[in-house]
Amino acid sequence: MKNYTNLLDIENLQELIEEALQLKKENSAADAGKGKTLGMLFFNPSLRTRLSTEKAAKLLGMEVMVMNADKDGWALEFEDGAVMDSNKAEHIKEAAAVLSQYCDIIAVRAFPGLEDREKDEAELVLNSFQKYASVPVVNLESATAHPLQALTDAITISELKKVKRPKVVLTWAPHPRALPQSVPNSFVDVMQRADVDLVITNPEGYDLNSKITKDTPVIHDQEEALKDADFVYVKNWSSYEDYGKILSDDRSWTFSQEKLAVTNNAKVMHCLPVRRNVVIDDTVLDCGNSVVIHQANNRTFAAQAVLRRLLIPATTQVAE
Ligand SMILES: NCCC[C@H](NC(=O)CCC(=O)O)C(=O)O
Ligand SMILES: NC(=O)OP(=O)(O)O
Repeated sequence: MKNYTNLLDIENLQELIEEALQLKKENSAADAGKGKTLGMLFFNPSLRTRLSTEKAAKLLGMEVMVMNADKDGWALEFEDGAVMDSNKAEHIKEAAAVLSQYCDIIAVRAFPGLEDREKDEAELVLNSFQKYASVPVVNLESATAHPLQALTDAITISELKKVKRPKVVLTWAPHPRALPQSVPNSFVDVMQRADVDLVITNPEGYDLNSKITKDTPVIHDQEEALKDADFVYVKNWSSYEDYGKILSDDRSWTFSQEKLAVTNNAKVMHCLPVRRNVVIDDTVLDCGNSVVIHQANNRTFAAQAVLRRLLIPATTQVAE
């Protein structure tokens, strides 16, 4: 594996899931990362990604440097040929080249602006790091994808499923703020590669990018979609069609005990952070069906498996 910027970087999903579960079982430090440094740059807040990736790196024996790039670093210019006479002090060309000398892997979180779809889809921040860094780049949630979260989700479902091919429902839920489509995009992406029956349910106007959903059924009647679900993944996202807009605050889409009742006693998933009693009711989050904490724990092992793949030369990797 050369980079981990989206799910296409995974050649064999099942193999990587098993590798992560093995790392979870071993609960021990490998030495793949000894003498190596992970540099993490955050242009947006994080709790899980920041700490689980740091923990994963340390379990592999790596040193870790973390920077709140939006607050502590110089404002970065990403445009080629820019005349830098505004407030941006440093070009990504220098920044990425310098970081590549300090770090063996660079990991970046950069959310979308949610104003200009084309601009967000160009993934300027992530792609510029990849273009100008000479070391592997890891996506810690970008404008359109959250592949570490998606790998975690695939690991969690693979661990907890009781039937060979479970029914997995991704359901939209209301939220007071406009949120990215990154998490649902990557969840759909990874589930399409897993042994599951995936159904997406969202109100009209909230269909995700059809290039991502492809032939996955999108049902606008939530209750209909939830019937017999083995796993329900709850998540808000802003409109893709009317890009970045909140079109609905319909609280009838909040995931409640009544909704859970139509499923096949489903496990309830969410990437966190979750707005209680808006996205998912207390009664669901606090009941035995919720696996959100278990899910968050798996972030460490997903990150560990990915970092390990990036550290070990391709010739010694079984899957590559
Ligand atoms: N990394 C996990 C989710 C991050 C982000 N959620 C948020 O920004 C929630 C913020 C709030 O609830 O105010 C998202 O949906 O992509
Ligand atoms: N799920 C997730 O990525 O959480 P953070 O935004 O806290 O990193």
